[in-house]
Amino acid sequence: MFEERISVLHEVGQVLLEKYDGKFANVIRECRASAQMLVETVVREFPCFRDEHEFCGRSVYLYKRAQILVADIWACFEGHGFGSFNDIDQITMFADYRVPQALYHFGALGYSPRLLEYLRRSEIAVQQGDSGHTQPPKPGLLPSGHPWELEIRGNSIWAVEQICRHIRASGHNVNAILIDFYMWDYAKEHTTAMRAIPIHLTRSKFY
Ligand SMILES: Nc1nc2c(c(CN[C@H]3C=C[C@H](O)[C@@H]3O)cn2[C@@H]2O[C@H](COP(=O)(O)O)[C@@H](O)[C@H]2O)c(=O)[nH]1
Repeated sequence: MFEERISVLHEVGQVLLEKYDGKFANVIRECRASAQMLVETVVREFPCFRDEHEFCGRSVYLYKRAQILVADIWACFEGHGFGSFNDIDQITMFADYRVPQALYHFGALGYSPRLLEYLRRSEIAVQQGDSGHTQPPKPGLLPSGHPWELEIRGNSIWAVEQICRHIRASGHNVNAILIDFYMWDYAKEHTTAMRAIPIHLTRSKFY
């Protein structure tokens, strides 16, 4: 994906130079402390962030990279200065591949036997250098935008929303970003325990 990544960098640089005096800080300023507006602006102005797909005849918008971008700014600036957003809780988790694995580990996400079997066989197929793009997918890489990939990502968002609701109901303040960061760090720190849980393998510029 080297060429694709280079073109993403060029696109971002070009938009910043043409519209924002070469500084992302100007994009943040324009959004007046709204995380939602920053996600919308990034997706509108930088086409490579348009993580948009068709699912069962409907458009779905996952915006993983736009949301992790806003979340990282919020976290790095500890909610102050450029990281001050009055609606940060509107951001949903950044749906990619590692957090679903942790959600599965904690029992917050379940996979059908058919999907589980497919993911297990895919890991072996990819290790052996096989990849498939047929319908239904041959064990291997799950194509970006495939309904199964969208189901895993979409259900991860919903699972994290449910976790937030449960935690809030017990009187604690939390948001999807904090749950995502926790899950991602947990999965990274427990790679041995996680090895038994199959992960979906997708080549995508949206992760
Ligand atoms: N959903 C979700 N995806 C996450 C992260 C992070 C790291 N976040 C930490 C950073 C500061 C905070 O303290 C977070 O703990 C990376 N990734 C994704 O993995 C991929 C590989 O990335 P890398 O290993 O960096 O190269 C890439 O698609 C990247 O976007 C996360 O937290 N959630």
